[in-house]
Amino acid sequence: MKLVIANDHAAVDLKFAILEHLKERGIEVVNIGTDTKERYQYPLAGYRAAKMVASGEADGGVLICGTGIGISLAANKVKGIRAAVCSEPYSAKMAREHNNANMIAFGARVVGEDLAKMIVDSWLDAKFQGGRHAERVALIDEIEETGELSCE
Ligand SMILES: O=C(CO)[C@H](O)[C@H](O)[C@H](O)COP(=O)(O)O
Repeated sequence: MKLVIANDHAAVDLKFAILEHLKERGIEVVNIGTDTKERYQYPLAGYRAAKMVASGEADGGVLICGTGIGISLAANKVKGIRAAVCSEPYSAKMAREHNNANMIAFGARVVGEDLAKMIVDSWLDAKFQGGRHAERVALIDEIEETGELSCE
């Protein structure tokens, strides 16, 4: 498995901690985003990471900014991306099982290092359940494709 990890200036330390954690799990990780604490525009990091996931260059992605919100909003503008902001492990598990989230996001100013690792692990270890959830994800895809919902 190959993941991409991206961050802004608010999340450099947590990015490196998660990067190390993923490597310890034997996962190949491409580090994009910034490695310094100079102000960095999170949409750049979110967009670049999302493009890698959407193109298949990476199997999934981890997004970290101050809150996880801005970077996920940017990523979700890329077609095919379902980035979920999660501040605890249960939502991270559901994000994969029910929403087939291909990117997980969280805030370095919201969660600590241990909780962030649990969030990432819960998302990675979960599997999309398909069935009724696939129907719902297909509706999201339809909105993305057409800007509308035909069943409306
Ligand atoms: O949390 C974020 C966006 O949702 C980002 O980390 C921003 O950087 C955050 O808005 C804080 O910005 P600041 O320039 O560090 O004050």
